[in-house]
Amino acid sequence: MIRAGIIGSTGYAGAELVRILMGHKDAEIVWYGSRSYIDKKYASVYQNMFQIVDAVCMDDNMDELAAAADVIFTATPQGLCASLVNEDILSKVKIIDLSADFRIKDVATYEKWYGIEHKSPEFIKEAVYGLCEINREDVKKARLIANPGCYTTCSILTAYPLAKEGLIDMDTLIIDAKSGTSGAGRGVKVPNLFCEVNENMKAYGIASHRHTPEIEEQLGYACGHPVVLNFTPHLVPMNRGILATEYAKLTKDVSYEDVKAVYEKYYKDEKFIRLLDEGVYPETKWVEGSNYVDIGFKIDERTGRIIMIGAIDNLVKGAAGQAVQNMNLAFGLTEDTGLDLVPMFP
Ligand SMILES: NC(=O)C1=CN([C@@H]2O[C@H](COP(=O)(O)OP(=O)(O)OC[C@H]3O[C@@H](n4cnc5c(N)ncnc54)[C@H](OP(=O)(O)O)[C@@H]3O)[C@@H](O)[C@H]2O)C=CC1
Ligand SMILES: CC(=O)N[C@@H](CCC(=O)OP(=O)(O)O)C(=O)O
Repeated sequence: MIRAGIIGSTGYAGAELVRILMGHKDAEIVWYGSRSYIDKKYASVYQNMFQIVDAVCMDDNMDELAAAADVIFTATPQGLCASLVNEDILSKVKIIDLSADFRIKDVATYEKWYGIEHKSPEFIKEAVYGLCEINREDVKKARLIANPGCYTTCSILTAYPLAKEGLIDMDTLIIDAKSGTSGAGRGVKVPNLFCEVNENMKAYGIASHRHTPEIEEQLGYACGHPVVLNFTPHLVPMNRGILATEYAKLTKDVSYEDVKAVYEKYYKDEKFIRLLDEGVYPETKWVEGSNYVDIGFKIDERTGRIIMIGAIDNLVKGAAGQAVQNMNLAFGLTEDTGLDLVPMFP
């Protein structure tokens, strides 16, 4: 049995980790970490866990936690994981960080886009970017896993095969993405209040969202040269879900079947990636509550562009589900253990 500790178990990503790990046959949660609810019953913070979770929330004593757990998930604000990691901790326990602290390899880029000083840059090189479908073999050996961001997971996986095969002109790539409000976390923020979000839609982080360098870096590795792109996120009035619509010029005259063959080359054996049939385009409802990534595309003959569309649940494949997928790989379990989550509808 893998003993899991969650720092930030009371946030939305942490709560989703709790939900998924409760159904995992080879893992048990031994530490419900919190900053604001220490000694309070976890189920009093999330009443959906009434009579399911009996534990109380605990502080983030890393030494005690590292002794009690085999894996620590950090589902905490940017900068916290980097301030906790050290060689002693990593020699005892694996860390799966849901924040961005170890995703970006260039520390100056991280510090510029996040506006904070990185507290343990010496571990950035070692950290594995935990996009399982792409970095599976490295994740299996990792001590420190950087779980990708929600927009980034969706955006990268949707374009990856075409970037890798040189089928799209990366200089023309534009990503337009929408997220449900849970993507912003449980903390109280005015832009996320009901009256601000309901019956409303807004772009934010225009030309400045911190997921931009993460997407650029990973797609750069795929195509073999630096990538600069436009990424525009939008907040939409729903709880969960991300839809990314991506536009790029094709580099060759290709048919639907040619492009489909490229997607299949990379994804046909991927359990969590569903390539939709021709003429069918992803909807967030079709992946809600699940670890799936749905992908569809259309070639626009008139403009010479391809339009790629991807959908995920931000809290599952975009956070907790992917973190558990990473844990499974890192501990030699079957990759989908505990992740047989059937999408809910409506
Ligand atoms: N929400 C999403 O869809 C996604 C989130 N992420 C990332 O996951 C992380 C958590 O996000 P999310 O769950 O949305 O955020 P929330 O605001 O919902 O939760 C934050 C959590 O971190 C804890 N926390 C806050 N400050 C500290 C601190 N100084 N020390 C220890 N714990 C602290 C909070 O504890 P308490 O409440 O007890 O004070 C809470 O449990 C972030 O890095 C986020 O970027 C990644 C992908 C998707
Ligand atoms: C709707 C919303 O606010 N979403 C968050 C992204 C959540 C996420 O994945 O963030 P991390 O990269 O920090 O893990 C945002 O735009 O900041």
